[in-house]
Formats: sequence, structure tokens, C-alpha cells
Amino acid sequence: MKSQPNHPFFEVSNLTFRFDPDQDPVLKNINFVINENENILVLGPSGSGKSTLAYCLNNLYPSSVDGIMNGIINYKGFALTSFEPGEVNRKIGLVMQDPDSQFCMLTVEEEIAFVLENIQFPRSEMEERMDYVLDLVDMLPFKHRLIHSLSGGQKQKLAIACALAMEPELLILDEPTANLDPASSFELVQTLKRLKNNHSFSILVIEHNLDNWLEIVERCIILNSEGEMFFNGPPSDCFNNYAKELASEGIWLPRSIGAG
Ligand SMILES: Nc1ncnc2c1ncn2[C@@H]1O[C@H](COP(=O)(O)OP(=O)(O)OP(=O)(O)O)[C@@H](O)[C@H]1O
Repeated sequence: MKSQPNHPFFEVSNLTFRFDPDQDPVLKNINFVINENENILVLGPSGSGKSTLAYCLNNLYPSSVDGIMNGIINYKGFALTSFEPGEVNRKIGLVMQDPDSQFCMLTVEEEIAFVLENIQFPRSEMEERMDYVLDLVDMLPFKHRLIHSLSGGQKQKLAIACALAMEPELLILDEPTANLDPASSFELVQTLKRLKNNHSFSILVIEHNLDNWLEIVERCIILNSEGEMFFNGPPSDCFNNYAKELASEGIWLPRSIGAG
């Protein structure tokens, strides 16, 4: 789909979200743009609304989860809510914090096949695509394994492979390295970096561990504990100008940036 002229790839305007009409909003008046092929890191203390923001961007509220959303999320100039859920899932890949909640099938192979069938991927090319995405995340040896027998990190890699299988235009990763060891975390970032050499897609990653991601992110968005956005800009600006605020929100600088 072509973008509407003069509209950014993704645009969030005055986004406010509450789970309950009687409660304070979890996200308050959030505004930002995601450009094509841009990589953005979302930071914020626990409970600041990062996962809620990811779900809003994936159009899960209010269609699949109860909540009241005000404001606008536009994709290529069109309201996200005007798209069919299947269409959104294909263009915007979401890897949730708890990968188990995303799986529908018993085996690794069946799970990827299920994803590909949902997007009506040609059956004759399915095996090749399946092996390609599993290999990208070092999961090819586990192709015939039962999902419940995988470790937490292996499940996370499978969820990422499922999202990549759809060749999303925006990939949202909610704490993708939470269950990975340092070597696997590093390798995941390198894999995404390599992929982006051949495919154009944007990444919005929610993380607490910044070190690995600074290599590929161009912009940081920081939410505070009130669910407000207090920074949106290049990582170097954020670390140079907001070190104290970040520390008070429980976000610490990687030494590499703090020193620069
Ligand atoms: N389904 C729900 N119903 C009511 N409140 C919810 C629901 N889901 C999340 N919340 C609340 O919304 C707030 C934001 O939660 P969210 O999971 O988005 O935060 P987060 O920044 O991703 O946190 P973490 O870093 O711990 O994952 C929290 O106070 C949480 O308790």
C-alpha cells in the first residue's frame, strides 16, 4: 500500500488510553512519528505503559482487549482502526513479552506454517520460508520440537521467527531479550541488523537493557511512571541531557553513551 501524500509511515497523535473509564489513563497524550525503516527504542519504568503502547500500535485495543483509546494512530495516512485485523497483523508484527500467549499450535513447524497459512503464503514456497526464518534465529534444529518443550529463550526466538515470516513493515518487539543470554541477545540484534540490509522495515523495541540496541536505534522514546512521554529524540541527546531524570525513573546509562 502506498502512503497518502505528505503523511508519515506511522503517526501517533494525542493517544490516551485507559483500561477502565473510572481510572486514570495508563497512557497520556502520546505523540510521535515512526518513519519508514527507522529503529526506535521505547524506555520507561515498569508500569509506565510500554506494553500497552505496543498493543495500541498493533490495534489490539479495543478490538481484542477491553479499553478506551482516544486519539489517532495512522498507518500511511489511514486510521489503523479502519483496517481488518488480519491486514494489521501482516503489516505490523508484534512479539509479546510472554511468547507463550502468542502460540496456537503444538510444534515449531506447525506454528510457522499456521502463520504463513493465515497470510495465504503460497504452499509450494512454505517449507523454504519456514527454514529461512528458523535459520535466521538459530532455531532450525528445533523445527520438529514440541513448543512446550522449548526453553524461554527458544520460545522468544520462535515468536520472532513467526513475526519475521510475515515480512512486516513495522516489527514491534516487547522485551525480546528478556529470556535470552547475553550472547543470544547480541546475536538477535546482529540478525535484525543483517536483515535490514536486505529488507526495509521499521523496528520499535521495548527494552530495559540498552547496550545491544544502541547499535541500531536512531531514536529513543521515554515514558515516565505517569504514562507521559518525556523524551523523543536521538539516543545521544537523551543520555547527555536527561541522565538524572532517567536514573530517577530507574533507567541507567550504558557506559559507552554516558561517557560520550
Ligand atoms: N488488562 C489490564 N487491566 C487493567 N490494568 C492493566 C491491564 N494491563 C496492564 N494494566 C496496567 O497498566 C499499567 C501499564 O502496564 P504495561 O504492561 O503497559 O506497563 P509496562 O511499562 O509495559 O511495564 P513492564 O516494564 O513491567 O512490562 C500498569 O499499571 C498495569 O498494571
